[in-house]
Amino acid sequence: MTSSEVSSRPAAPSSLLDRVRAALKRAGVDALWVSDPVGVRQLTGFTSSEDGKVLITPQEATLYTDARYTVQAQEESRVPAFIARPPETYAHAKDGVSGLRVGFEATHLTVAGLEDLRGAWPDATLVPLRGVLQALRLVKSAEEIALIRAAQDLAGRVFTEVRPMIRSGVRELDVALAIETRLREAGSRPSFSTIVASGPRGAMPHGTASERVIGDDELVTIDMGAQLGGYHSDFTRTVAVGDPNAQLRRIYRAVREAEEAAVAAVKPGVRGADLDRLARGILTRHGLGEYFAHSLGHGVGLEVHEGPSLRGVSEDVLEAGMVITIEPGVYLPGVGGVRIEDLVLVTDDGYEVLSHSPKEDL
Ligand SMILES: CSCC[C@H](N)C(=O)N1CCC[C@H]1C(=O)O
Repeated sequence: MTSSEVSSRPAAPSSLLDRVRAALKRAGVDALWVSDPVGVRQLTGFTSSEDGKVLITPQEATLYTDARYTVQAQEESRVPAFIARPPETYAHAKDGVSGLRVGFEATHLTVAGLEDLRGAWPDATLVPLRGVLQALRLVKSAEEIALIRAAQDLAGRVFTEVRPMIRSGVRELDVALAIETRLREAGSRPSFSTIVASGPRGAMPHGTASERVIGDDELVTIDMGAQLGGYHSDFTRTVAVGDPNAQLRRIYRAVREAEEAAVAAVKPGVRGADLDRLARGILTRHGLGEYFAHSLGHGVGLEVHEGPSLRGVSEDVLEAGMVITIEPGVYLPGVGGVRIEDLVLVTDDGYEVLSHSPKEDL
């Protein structure tokens, strides 16, 4: 079989394609070639988006995938699918892009992919773009918020079930395995490799679970998330095993103070950078600012890390409907670390915390 059209499910909500086309116009292009799998899923609903591409022109939107996905594309895609592999894919699109300025995602299309497009579409002008689709994902719809909320509720339930096994003598890997197995049993999957960082490993912000055996009187950082319908959740708790020493307790209390103050300041109109500064200022007053090794947080949605950014240099301003993390941490090499993270929905008059798992009183 060479190539063929397959019919599609009801058209994508015209508002999304309209919004994309308006954004393209603002960016000075006529069309968009989408190679980022997250963008493919955003635009079409096609879940095997690693093996899909999308072309949006002023008149049409087409999903390109191959014959392994004929049935799946028919079942899932909200735009018509064309079943082919390159170079047929490019040949099919050639006439539609002739004479157009076609944007592509500079952060995803490979150099080889760009060379292929240039060769196949000599009459199109290819224009690198950044963040066009991401900008349209910043504010979530009610349906998206429901999926993120459900993903977070599931992650919270799994954390509660697994919490009793976080004790001295248990390997970090076995805690992660218990979490990830339960997520899969519930029809979900982990948002990312579960972080279980005990004792001195707590100084690694991305300390994914290792073979280390949790010891007595340690802190253990668990950072986990569930994915449902393509949407992620993300939250962190640092828990005490036994009786951690005074230094670890002091760090824990400082991080909790910074985290809760930043959450309480969330509301529309606030800048991500201001929240970062607020939390960093509290940690600095506790003499710990230099050990807060990353930004305060990020948006969560189809990607676990997306906009808005809560970095010190971010110009992003919070709006109702954004879902963000607030996750200050302190990391002391050779000693350990603490991170506390909540998943937070920005509401019209402030915020709603979506992660309800209890925090330690240390
Ligand atoms: C590998 S995904 C990590 C998820 C986590 N909650 C997270 O976003 N972070 C942990 C350290 C800081 C922050 C990050 O920027 O990665």
